Amino acid sequence: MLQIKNLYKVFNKGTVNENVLFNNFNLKVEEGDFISIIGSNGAGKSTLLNIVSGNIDLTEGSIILNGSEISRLPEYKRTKQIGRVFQNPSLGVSPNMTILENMSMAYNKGKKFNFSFAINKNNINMFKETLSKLNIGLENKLHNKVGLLSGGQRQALSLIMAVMAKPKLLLLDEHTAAIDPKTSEIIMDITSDIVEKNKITTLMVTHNLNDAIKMGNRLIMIHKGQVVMDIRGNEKKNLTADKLLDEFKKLENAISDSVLFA
Ligand SMILES: Nc1ncnc2c1ncn2[C@@H]1O[C@H](COP(=O)(O)OP(=O)(O)OP(=O)(O)O)[C@@H](O)[C@H]1O
Repeated sequence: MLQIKNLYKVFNKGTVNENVLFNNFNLKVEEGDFISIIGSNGAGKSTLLNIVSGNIDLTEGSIILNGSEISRLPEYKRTKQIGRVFQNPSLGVSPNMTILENMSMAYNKGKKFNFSFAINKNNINMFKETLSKLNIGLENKLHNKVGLLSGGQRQALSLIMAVMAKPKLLLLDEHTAAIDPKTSEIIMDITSDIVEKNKITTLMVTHNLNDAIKMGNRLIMIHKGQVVMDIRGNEKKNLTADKLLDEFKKLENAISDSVLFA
C-alpha cells in the first residue's frame, strides 16, 4: 500500500554541512500494517515521515501510495490521504478554536466544498459520541478552547482528528513523548483502538522500546539511512527491550570499530 523506493535524501548538498541521510532506502508497507519505527537520535525517523507526508522534499526516489506516485505532490494534496500526529501537542490542533471547531475542520478536510468553520449541527452528536469513547470527558468540553486542554487531552483529540477524514495512512511521530507516562499509556491504548477500528495503515516513530514492542504487528529499526531490522508476527511478540538494546549496542560498536579501523 505504501512503497518507498530507492530513496535518496541529502541535506545542504555541496556545503561543508552536507548530510546524506538516505542512500537507496527501501521500505514496503503492506495494507493494514502497523509499524513501530525505532532508531537512534538523528537516524532519520522524523525526516522519513516528513518525506512521506510531503513536508520535506526527497532528493531522488519514489513514494507510491495505493498505486499512485505521490513524491512530487505538494503536502496539502497529500493531507486527505495521510493523517499525522506530532510530538508537540500544539501542532495537530488549532489552540484558539474550540474542540467543536477543530473537529469540524478535521471532518471537512479534503471535502470538495470545504466550509471548514461552518459547523454542521447534525455532526455534533457524532463528534460527542466519538469523544465519549475516549473516556476522558472531552465530550463535555465541546465549546472549550483547545489551548486550555492538557497535552494528553490534545493528543487524544489530535488522534481523533487525524483519522476523521478517513486517510489511508496514519503517521505518528513520537506522539506520546511530551506527555507524562500514565497519560502516555492512555494515549497508546486510544491509538491501538483507533487504528484497529479504522483499519488504518500506520507508521509510529517512538523512542520507547516497550511501546515499540507492544504496539502494532511490525517493528523496524533504522540506522545510517537503512532498515537494519524488520521484525513481525511472533518474532516481534517475543522481543524484549533488552534484546533491542543489545541490537543498538552492536550497531554502536560497529560504528566505533569502523572509525577505529578506517
Ligand atoms: N531541514 C533540515 N535541514 C538540514 N538537516 C536536517 C533537516 N532536518 C533534519 N536534518 C538532519 O537529518 C538528520 C536526521 O534527523 P531526524 O530528525 O529525521 O532524526 P530522528 O531519527 O527523527 O532523530 P530523533 O530521534 O533525535 O528525533 C539529523 O542529522 C538532522 O540534523
